[in-house]
Amino acid sequence: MFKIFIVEDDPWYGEILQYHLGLNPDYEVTLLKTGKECLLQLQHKPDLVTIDFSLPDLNGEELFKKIKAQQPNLPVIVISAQDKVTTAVSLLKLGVDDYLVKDDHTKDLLWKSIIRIRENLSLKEEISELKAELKTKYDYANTIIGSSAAIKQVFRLIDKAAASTINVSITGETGTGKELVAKAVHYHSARSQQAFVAVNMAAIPKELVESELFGYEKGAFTGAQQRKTGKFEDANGGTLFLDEIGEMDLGIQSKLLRVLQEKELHRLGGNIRVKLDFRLVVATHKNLAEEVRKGNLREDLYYRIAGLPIMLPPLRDRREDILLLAHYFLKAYSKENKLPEYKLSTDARRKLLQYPFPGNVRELKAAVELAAVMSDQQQIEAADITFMSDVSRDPLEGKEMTLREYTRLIIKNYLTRYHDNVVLVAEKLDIGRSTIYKMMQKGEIE
Ligand SMILES: Nc1ncnc2c1ncn2[C@@H]1O[C@H](COP(=O)(O)OP(=O)(O)OP(=O)(O)O)[C@@H](O)[C@H]1O
Repeated sequence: MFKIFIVEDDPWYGEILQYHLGLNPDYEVTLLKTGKECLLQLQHKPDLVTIDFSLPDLNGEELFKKIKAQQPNLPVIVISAQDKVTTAVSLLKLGVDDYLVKDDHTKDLLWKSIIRIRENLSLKEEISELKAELKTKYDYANTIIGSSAAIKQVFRLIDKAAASTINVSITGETGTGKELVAKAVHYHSARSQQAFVAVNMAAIPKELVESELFGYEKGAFTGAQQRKTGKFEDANGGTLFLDEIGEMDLGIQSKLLRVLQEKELHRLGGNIRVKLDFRLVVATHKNLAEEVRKGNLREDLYYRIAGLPIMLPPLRDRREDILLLAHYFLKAYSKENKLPEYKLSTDARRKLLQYPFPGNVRELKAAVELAAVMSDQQQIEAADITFMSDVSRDPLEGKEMTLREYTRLIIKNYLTRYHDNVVLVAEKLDIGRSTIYKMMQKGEIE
């Protein structure tokens, strides 16, 4: 119920307003005759008060101030017999929510005014809920779940990184939470009010990387119809998160190095210098030192970006986090779907604990959410849990094959997985590209 107090000394007029507002079944309307009575009744927490400007004991302005002193957020509407602009203006300046003049239309205007005030109230509530949500979103103690020694060490490093401006390099297999950690560093640092700009180096076509990062001026190349700022510039004042940094080619690496050294850039096709000030956080599933040894990463860039290294171990190496995470994702799932909480049967727990999770936390999240969908009632059984990848099964079971047939099968599988990128597949399998090309020539793979 939305509680409304009408403070009005004219009983006839007061009853008209009370009757009219009472037509809305959501409203609980109380009629009070004096300012004093109103102040005494405030303990019953009304949601809105309308006051007559000229009450016998207190004038509208005095009563308004006293109400606000007790309940600063309570909306107040003043209803006055006199149509004086100066009074209206000074009351509105004081913070009165609306000023209405007593005439034939007052009750309709009041009706509309209350609706408008309620809309504003719910908007304010929504904003404060969103703010609270945003805060907990990046309050990493609530969002990065884990009690393993490894995760506790990660928390310590996030704190250290957040308290300084040092660059940060995060390594870990896919789905271990690298982006989550990058955000935690940003949202706990002094730069939290500025932008967090994430760029996935593996997702941008090679020929577009430079314009994405540096931006361009109008006419810099065909199709550059207007100036566009790049990601470096967008991150100014904040944090730039370069994900999959191991995929950056050598040409771009030297350009990035220059930007980091000079702390400025020119947009493509432009000669204005743009000053830069961002914290760089990079992430990769590769071993950066190893990439330097292989000649894939410039050594001088490596020293610039390595900064504070944070290593996220695979989930299979921190098994004590598995059930904690499973419960966390299930709880979030129930909340999102407005369902009661789920329980995991003993067998379901065992199944989760035995699985190696090649897709790490991301895979665990997907698996428990699917299990929740599949389960009957709120109890998840082992049979409800299916894993996306088949690694839990013995890959050698089934029909017998020669080593060459196995090789062919593995290469074919990798080519599909990496969209026929021979170079990448050769690298992943640690074989020469020629092995793949030869098999193609022989027609063993398409
Ligand atoms: N410790 C954790 N607590 C809660 N959620 C986690 C945790 N680690 C990862 N997640 C969740 O798992 C998913 C994958 O995390 P994230 O995207 O940060 O991984 P990533 O290492 O950046 O993956 P990729 O290398 O594939 O980009 C996200 O939904 C993230 O919220």
